[in-house]
Amino acid sequence: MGCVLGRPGSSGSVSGSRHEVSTRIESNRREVNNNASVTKTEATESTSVVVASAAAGEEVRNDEAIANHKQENGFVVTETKEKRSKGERKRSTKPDPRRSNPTKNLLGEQVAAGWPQWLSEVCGEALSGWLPRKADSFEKIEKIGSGTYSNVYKAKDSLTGNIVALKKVRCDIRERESLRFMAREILILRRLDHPNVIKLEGLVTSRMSNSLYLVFRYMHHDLAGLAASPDITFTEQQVKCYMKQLLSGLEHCHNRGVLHRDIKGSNLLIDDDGVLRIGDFGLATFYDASKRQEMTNRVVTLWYRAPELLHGVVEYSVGVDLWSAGCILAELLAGRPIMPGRNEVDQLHRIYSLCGPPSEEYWRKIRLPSNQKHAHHKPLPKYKRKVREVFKSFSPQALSLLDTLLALDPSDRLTASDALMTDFFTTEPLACEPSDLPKYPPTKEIDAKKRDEEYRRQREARKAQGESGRRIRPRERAPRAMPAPEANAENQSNIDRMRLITHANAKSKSEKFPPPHQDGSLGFPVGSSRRLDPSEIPFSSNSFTSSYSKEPFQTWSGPLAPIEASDSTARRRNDINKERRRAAKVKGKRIVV
Ligand SMILES: Nc1ncnc2c1ncn2[C@@H]1O[C@H](COP(=O)(O)OP(=O)(O)OP(=O)(O)O)[C@@H](O)[C@H]1O
Repeated sequence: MGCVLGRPGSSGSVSGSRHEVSTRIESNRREVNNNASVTKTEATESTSVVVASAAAGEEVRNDEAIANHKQENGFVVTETKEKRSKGERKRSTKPDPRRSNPTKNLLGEQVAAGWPQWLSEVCGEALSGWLPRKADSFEKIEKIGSGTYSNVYKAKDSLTGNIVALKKVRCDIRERESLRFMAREILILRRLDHPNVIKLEGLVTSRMSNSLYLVFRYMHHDLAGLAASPDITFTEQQVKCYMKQLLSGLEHCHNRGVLHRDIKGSNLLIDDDGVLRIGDFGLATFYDASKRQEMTNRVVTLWYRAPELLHGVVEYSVGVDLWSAGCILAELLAGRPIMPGRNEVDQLHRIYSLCGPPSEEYWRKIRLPSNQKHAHHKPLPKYKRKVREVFKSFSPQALSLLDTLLALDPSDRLTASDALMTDFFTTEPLACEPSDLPKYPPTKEIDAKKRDEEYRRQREARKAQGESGRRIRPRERAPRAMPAPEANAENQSNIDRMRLITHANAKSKSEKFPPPHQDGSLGFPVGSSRRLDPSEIPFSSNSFTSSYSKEPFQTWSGPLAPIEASDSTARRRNDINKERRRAAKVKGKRIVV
């Protein structure tokens, strides 16, 4: 971070003026049917959603927006009528956005309905309209993914026979902060309702543990897995189809006041009908474009992280998701991640090498926390914007869209709605329909990992027998977008959460969650496993060793911890302490995560 500085007359601006792009968008807007942003699949998914009171998230500030959505979208709001005796002062019914504070009545009703009290306390009205499902009404089939604080299982709903994905979030009810993060994810998911956004279908509580399961429709693939598959290359029509769905989903999130803050291939889930749904809202937050709001910049997987976040900005907006979308667009067309930085400084160098350095005007405009202003005073080597040169093989329309999404200045970046109106989506070849996409074999990130592990195992076996260890694979790709490092791990609350939940001092990812035999055996009802004492679960790093590199690197979906620090407890403690010192310096200024 220390090497960052704008130079006078630097060339970080987007080639092709924004005015030019806007004019084209305007003319496209006229031509494009209003429905362009919604994929035609399943408009049927419109079950009524309960607007959650701003019960849990610190960042929940826009009650007005919630109220509007009530009106606009026909959401059902559960109102609890309280009996008041004569003379008693009327209590405000407005929920306090900073506290869960469900009314006593609501709490009582929810507990009576079978919700655990701790969950009702943090999720408040987000639970209204739902009854808890019992864990033993689902049958685990297999583990299909794991993230920073969750394991994801394929399971069968015994009541409906549907195959679902169960995201098991471990909850330490003594740690209120960690519960608030989980609650925020639930609140956000309940606010969203769009074919290109994963839908939370229910919650399952387990009698045997403090785990909570989030129930989602089962998605067969993720874009990271598809992109990393040696046998898959995308045509431009297919890329347009995925990008259209991604941008439509983002448009919906942004219109509902939600920033995703972790757009990357492994969070873009795809079903067998080719429908893409944005998943994993664990880092998402509510925001209100009309209000000034400080948020943590320790978000987004490193390779997809916008420059303003790397510069330390704490007031940002939809641009952070659009930058990530730009990285995805280029990755799909180029067949490899475009800026696989090893750490924050390397990431910025890669950004400057491709996009040029920020202009003087950029530095004047951005607002940094006062303790970080000094960070940008060192001279930058000369860089020149090379987006059009590096990706000259892309079609002019793709290049033009990419160029504006990868604008260094977030105010030059297109919004999702504008991006959907660009020539990329309106000129031939048009995006194919999701249902026209090929049917792929299982290619989730976890499958790619399994493939890599199998390959490594075979190589080691050959080595042990004296054969040459190196054999060229059918098609060697760039290291998979090893899930960028730091977002969650750099995020103080997540560090704390992981530490608290796992009782610190842990070692490896495989240790982060109990092995399957301890974590609810497969083929048995969910929740039939014994309760695990948290002290049994050691801490972990998020890194693993790739088959063709000795360096540990991250999974695509993993959180972002600096690679060097990945399995050093001492370093992690240092990071935590550093982060605390940094936070202490920003005294008086509240930065929410
Ligand atoms: N609905 C779903 N259907 C199928 N697989 C899913 C579904 N949701 C999640 N997964 C799989 O589980 C993985 C982890 O899920 P998710 O990203 O939601 O967890 P997380 O703990 O927030 O992860 P991260 O640390 O990457 O942020 C995903 O990468 C995906 O492969």
